[in-house]
Amino acid sequence: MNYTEEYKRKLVTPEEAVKVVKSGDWVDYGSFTGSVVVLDKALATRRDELWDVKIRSCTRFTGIPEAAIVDPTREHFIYNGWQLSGYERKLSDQGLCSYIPIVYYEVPEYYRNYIDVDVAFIPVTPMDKHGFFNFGPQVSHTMAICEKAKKIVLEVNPNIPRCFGQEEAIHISKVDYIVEADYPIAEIPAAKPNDIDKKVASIIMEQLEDGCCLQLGIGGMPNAVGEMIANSDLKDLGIHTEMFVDSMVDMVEKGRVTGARKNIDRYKMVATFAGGTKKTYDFIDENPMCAFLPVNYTNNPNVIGQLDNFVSINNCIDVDLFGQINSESSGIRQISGTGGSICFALGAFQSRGGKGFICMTSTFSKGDKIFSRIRPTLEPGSAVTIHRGMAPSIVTEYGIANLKGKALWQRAEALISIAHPDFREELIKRAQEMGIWRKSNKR
Ligand SMILES: CC(=O)SCCNC(=O)CCNC(=O)[C@H](O)C(C)(C)COP(=O)(O)OP(=O)(O)OC[C@H]1O[C@@H](n2cnc3c(N)ncnc32)[C@H](O)[C@@H]1OP(=O)(O)O
Ligand SMILES: CCCC(=O)O
Repeated sequence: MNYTEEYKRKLVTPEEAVKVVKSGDWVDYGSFTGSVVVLDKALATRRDELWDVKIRSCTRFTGIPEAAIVDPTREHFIYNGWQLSGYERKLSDQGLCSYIPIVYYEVPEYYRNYIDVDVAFIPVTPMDKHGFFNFGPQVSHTMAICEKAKKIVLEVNPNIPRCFGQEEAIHISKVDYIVEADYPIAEIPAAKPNDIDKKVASIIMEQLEDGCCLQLGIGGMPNAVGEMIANSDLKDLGIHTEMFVDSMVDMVEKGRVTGARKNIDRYKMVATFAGGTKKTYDFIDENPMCAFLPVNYTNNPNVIGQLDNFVSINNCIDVDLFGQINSESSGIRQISGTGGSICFALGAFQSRGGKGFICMTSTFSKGDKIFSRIRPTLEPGSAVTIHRGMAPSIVTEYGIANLKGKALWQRAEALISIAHPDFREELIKRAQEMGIWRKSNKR
């Protein structure tokens, strides 16, 4: 069947397409490198004729959304995010972006069972000969958005890599309007690891074995580990992750990854979205080694738990002496989001031979002040991203603290032993005051 006529019939200008939005609507923008650009700009120009339009996106890597900044009153456009990127963090600091709490693997079901979508704006590749538009590397919850939307508008961009997987493409028959765009895919280069990052990474490296299956989270630290893995002599690694990143391409090119020992999805590198540089986007384009699958599969702890020797490596902001992990805020300042941190903490625990790591530098500097990331209690308002009972191993440049099965005084002891030495005396004093320190404790 030839879909060219249907394509021509549905093709409109961005200005024409955004007329589909009405006051009071919920509009979804897509996620990550696939959060719309051209449609956002066109919608922003309608500010004065629209009221109470709620916009939702997720970790938008494609720049500051125009609709959020044209309306500082938030009477016309109210921008919301499932997780904040650096752009959205800046908006949130100005009161122009509201975080929506999640457990990431549940998000498709939020769409299917709990929330409304009036209009879905989704970036896609050009149509193939079968009439399908591929979502690129943001499979995540995109199909669930489309299933729920009353109207679907596609932003076709030839620069989006075509990613194989499941729930990865939409047929033209389901689409209301098409607009065409041509902008480069947002690149998210990894921060260069410093010596302390490398020390933390080297501690995790000692825990890895041939054949293990890896997940690397967002942030500088997991990337430092990824680089080290690529340059190691580990063999037959598998990848089952949420975010596909540059260091995974290096791992393949250096012969570390085969996927041959995975219990499920053998030989496939499984992810739900990607965030890297052109190197990653070229690698994942039409690559049968990669499978981009919906997040209710990739991040489901019951799926992760089927993979033996699963190793999860994620970052955090700070941890308290009780083992509560905050990966997303500084007091009430929202920094990012819960994302997949709970999913992978639970999944790694369920995996036979699995290991979960939350890694961080022992200190954090703000201006000329240095703070310990291991704190007596979390700052008031900080989110408990990972409940203390679920806490996996915490890693700093001073070692690993395994918290599973440990009483509060044992946790305090283990965590203080990996805190920066300059903060240990004060932490012991606070642990004593809180009644979670024993006299016999070592440091
Ligand atoms: C894709 C996946 O990740 S899979 C599953 C895991 N998912 C998650 O863990 C989600 C939550 N985690 C995250 O978002 C990240 O790992 C983070 C935010 C914890 C770390 O990411 P990084 O990119 O390395 O953080 P970075 O060091 O650049 O800091 C980000 C911001 O937090 C601030 N910050 C970091 N640590 C602290 C701290 N201890 N106290 C106060 N603010 C802090 C930084 O100043 C920066 O703010 P700015 O942009 O205004 O300068
Ligand atoms: C939306 C989730 C991204 C993350 O886990 O960081």
